[in-house]
Amino acid sequence: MLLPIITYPNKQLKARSQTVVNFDELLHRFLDDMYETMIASNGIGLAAIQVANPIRVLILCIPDEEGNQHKENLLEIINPVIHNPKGNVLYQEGCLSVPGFYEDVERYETLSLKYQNRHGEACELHASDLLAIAIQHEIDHLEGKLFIEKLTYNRRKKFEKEYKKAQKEKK
Ligand SMILES: CC(=O)Oc1ccc(/C=C/C(=O)NCCc2ccccc2)cc1OC(C)=O
Ligand SMILES: [Co+2]
Repeated sequence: MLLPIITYPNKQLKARSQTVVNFDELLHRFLDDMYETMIASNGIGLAAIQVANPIRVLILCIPDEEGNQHKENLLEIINPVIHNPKGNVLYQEGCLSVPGFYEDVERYETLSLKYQNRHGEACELHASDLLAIAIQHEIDHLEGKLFIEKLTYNRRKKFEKEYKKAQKEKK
C-alpha cells in the first residue's frame, strides 16, 4: 500500500534511524510498501525515515540507459555500512522529501557497501556513478541528514528563498 512521504521541514526527518533486528514478514511487507510508494512518486531512492519509520532501511532502483526502472534492479539495503569511499563528484540531487528542489552536492565517487538483505543475509556491493551517489544520499537520511544541509552557503540561501516562495504559493 502507498505510504505518506514526510517532507521538509518536518522534524521527524532529523531522527537517527535504528538498526533492524527482525527480518520478518512485517519487514517484508514494509519493503514492498516502500517500493510501491517510491515508484508512485517517481523516486529512484527512498529511506524508511521518509515514510516516518526510523529504521536503517533504504531502497534504490536506478534507471537503465533509457531511463526506465526495472524491478530486477531494485536494491533493498538494510543496516548499511560504507567502506573505502574514494574520489569526489558533484551531482544535482533531488529528494522526495524536498519536492521540486534540485541542487549540486559533493559526494564520494566510488565506495564499497556492506549490508543485509530482507532475509538478514550479509551482502556486499561496489558502487560508482549514480548508484554510489544515491547510496550516500540515502544513508545520510538514516543519520537524519537531508541533502540541503550539505549545500554551500550561497546555494543554501538560494534554497531557503525559493522554498519560502513555493510554500507561500501553495497557501
Ligand atoms: C516535484 C517533485 O517532487 O520532483 C521530484 C523531486 C525528486 C524526486 C526523486 C528523487 C529521488 O529519488 N532521490 C533519491 C536520491 C538520489 C538523489 C540524487 C541522485 C540519485 C539519487 C522525484 C520528483 O518527482 C518528479 C515527478 O520528478
Ligand atoms: Co532523499
